[in-house]
Amino acid sequence: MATTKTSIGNFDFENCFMNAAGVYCYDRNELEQLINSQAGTFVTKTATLQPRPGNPEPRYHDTALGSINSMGLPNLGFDYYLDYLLELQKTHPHRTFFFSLVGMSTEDTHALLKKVQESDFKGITELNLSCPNVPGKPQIAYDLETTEKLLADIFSYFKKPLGVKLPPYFDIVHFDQAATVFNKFPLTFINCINSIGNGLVIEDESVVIKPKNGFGGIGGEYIKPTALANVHAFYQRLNPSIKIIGTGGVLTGQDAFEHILCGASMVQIGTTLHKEGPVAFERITNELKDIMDKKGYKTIEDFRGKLKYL
Ligand SMILES: O=C1NC(=O)NC(C(=O)O)N1
Repeated sequence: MATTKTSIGNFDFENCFMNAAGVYCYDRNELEQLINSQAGTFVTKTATLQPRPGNPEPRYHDTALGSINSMGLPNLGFDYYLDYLLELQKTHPHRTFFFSLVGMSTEDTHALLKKVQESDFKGITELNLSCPNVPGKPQIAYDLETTEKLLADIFSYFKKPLGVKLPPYFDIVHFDQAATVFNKFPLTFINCINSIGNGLVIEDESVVIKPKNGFGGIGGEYIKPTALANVHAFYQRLNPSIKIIGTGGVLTGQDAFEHILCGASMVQIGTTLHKEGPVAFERITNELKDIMDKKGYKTIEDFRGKLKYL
């Protein structure tokens, strides 16, 4: 029977599936459900220095092919998630979890990461450089000069495992330029992709979410081709020491197989988890194992990154 074990940095995980930040990870109740599911680990809702109520509702809408959201980084604040993560280090000492965070300013981002550095947190930090839904705030990683400066400053003091959550890029030259920046830093991983920003979903004659007159991040089946392209483009360009987490459009074991074929070492599930709940992890894991068994792959390393060209 195939195994879907994986590793990121110096950490091993029993399963290569986890939630995408923002989905099923707002509070202890949701995070506990992920701990008790087949997911190999979890990432928290992106935490900011202070709690945030987020954007006005309705701000999330499922569609037949996926989802649109403009949540606006609602979260219970950095201290809430750090306290819980430190508690889990005592109750679940053999498990490693991810802590998603971002500041509402560069100064806040440094303040957050300095708190993590000085804390007893032993897991992995995911810096969200790609939220498309805070009015007036750009997706940081679309500005590669700012991103390089930010990472250079961060790595002058941050010595714990760190990865970045990236927006989708759509231009080969941008893949080249972004990979050149990321290869300069001891990143543990990059996570491709966040939702495709500022899409518009219409039902009858109206938008379906309130913030930004209906503009929001798109997830689900719509985005798999873009997600796979970003995973593979960075797999082709990054130092092998920088692992890739694949996020976007994962509904089935086949979708996960394709993310791993493109180079992903971990696969995050967002919209499907929102629609189906944590049982999705068991279904998708079994579907992937069936595919691996049929193809004679024992571990994900047997096919990771081995996408065939014509
Ligand atoms: O990075 C994010 N991506 C999203 O699609 N939505 C959330 C949010 O709006 O909080 N953040």
